Amino acid sequence: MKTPVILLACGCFNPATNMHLRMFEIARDFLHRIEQYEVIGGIISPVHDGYGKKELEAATHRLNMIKLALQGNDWVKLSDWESKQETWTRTRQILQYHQNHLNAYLHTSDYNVDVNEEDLKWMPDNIRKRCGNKSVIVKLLCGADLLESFGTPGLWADEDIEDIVGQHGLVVITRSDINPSEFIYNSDLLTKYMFNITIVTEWIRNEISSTKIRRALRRSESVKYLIPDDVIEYIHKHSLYGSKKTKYLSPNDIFDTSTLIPSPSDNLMESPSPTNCLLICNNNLFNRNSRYDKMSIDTTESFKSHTQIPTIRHPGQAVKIITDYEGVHKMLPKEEELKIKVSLGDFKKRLGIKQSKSCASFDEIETQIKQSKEIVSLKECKSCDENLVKFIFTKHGIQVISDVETIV
Ligand SMILES: Nc1ncnc2c1ncn2[C@@H]1O[C@H](COP(=O)(O)OP(=O)(O)OP(=O)(O)O)[C@@H](O)[C@H]1O
Ligand SMILES: NC(=O)c1ccc[n+]([C@@H]2O[C@H](COP(=O)(O)O)[C@@H](O)[C@H]2O)c1
Repeated sequence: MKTPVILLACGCFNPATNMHLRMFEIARDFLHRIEQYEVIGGIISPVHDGYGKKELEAATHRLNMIKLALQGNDWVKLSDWESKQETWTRTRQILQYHQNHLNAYLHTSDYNVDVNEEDLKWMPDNIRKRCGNKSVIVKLLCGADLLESFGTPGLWADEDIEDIVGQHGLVVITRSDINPSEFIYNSDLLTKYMFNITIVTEWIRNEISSTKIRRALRRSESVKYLIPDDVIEYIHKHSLYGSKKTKYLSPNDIFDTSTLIPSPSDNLMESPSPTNCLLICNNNLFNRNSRYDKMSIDTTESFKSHTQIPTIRHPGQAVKIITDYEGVHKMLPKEEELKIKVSLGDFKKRLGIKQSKSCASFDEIETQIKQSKEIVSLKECKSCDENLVKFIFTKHGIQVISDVETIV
């Protein structure tokens, strides 16, 4: 007769990864294959905030992420008991708590009387029907690194280890280059209870760890297919782990060009993959006297600080900028975009200068502009098109195209 077991995984789940979920699947497959146990449920018990591990996110967030990760999982459940305690609780007590409640639930007829339904959400569905009077054992499911931590001086009490492996049992999933069999062999205590320790080899080796996920998020690298999509969305929504949205562009995204670079697969991009294109009318934006090769526009950010470019633009979208009379660089409003193309003659007309009167010099036009209180004017610019400079931000640098030269 197979023994019914519930697999309980303790840990930080900071955040929950696909590998945390895979552990349950791998363990269940193995236990069923050896035909000794029937796995009737799984429990994830995230550690208390008081555990104080570096970069540990608040339990509320970790719990929410586990809930999202478990959507659609019909046999692994979340237990928030541990995280709701006053302080950090030893793993042995966590196993005992769940074991005691399970025993009482299955074998005490009036168990439900004083128990809050919320506190039993970790209980497998229909457990009474499925197990009848059989005893269910809660086993600790862990990776080989947790088993190895048993050997860290002062971390685990011997009586706790003895209780965990003796009363409950361990299911250990291999991880990295840790050899759990050798670790057990080196420990008298573990060797004594090795009948109750099941080592499951993960043949599809997988080095996902929460630490690596946090690192990738911090660096704005993609964590897709390593953690569930809903968890990724949650992390970005709450800006957890110093995450910014992935630096890769999604065609429909409106994004900040200062943090985003185009994905190699972004089909919006044309060679040489411009991320932003600026049409600059008027050389005042950068002093005409300084050579282009002396220009110090090293980042989009520093470029923006010179101008009043709004931060959100679409890839490849042209922005027209002119310098107003005070010398302030401005984005051209849509309706002004057409006007920028007008010739000097058109300008004079717009400013109320008689068509017949020709302006001999730029100074003359300036005087007229001042009088007319036009907001947008062209300074030092005989014909805007003449001085049009196009900046294309590429992943290789900034390409500058003007009427006189093109440099990258
Ligand atoms: N890739 C993996 N292979 C095997 N076991 C794993 C793996 N990732 C996590 N585990 C196990 O999952 C349980 C919970 O782990 P925990 O939340 O501490 O995750 P972690 O990824 O090891 O975290 P961190 O990188 O922050 O130390 C532990 O028993 C751990 O050994
Ligand atoms: N003495 C103990 O019961 C003991 C000691 C160290 C870690 N743990 C548990 O191990 C789990 C994993 O911890 P780490 O992420 O530090 O490896 C946590 O749930 C933690 O509470 C228990």
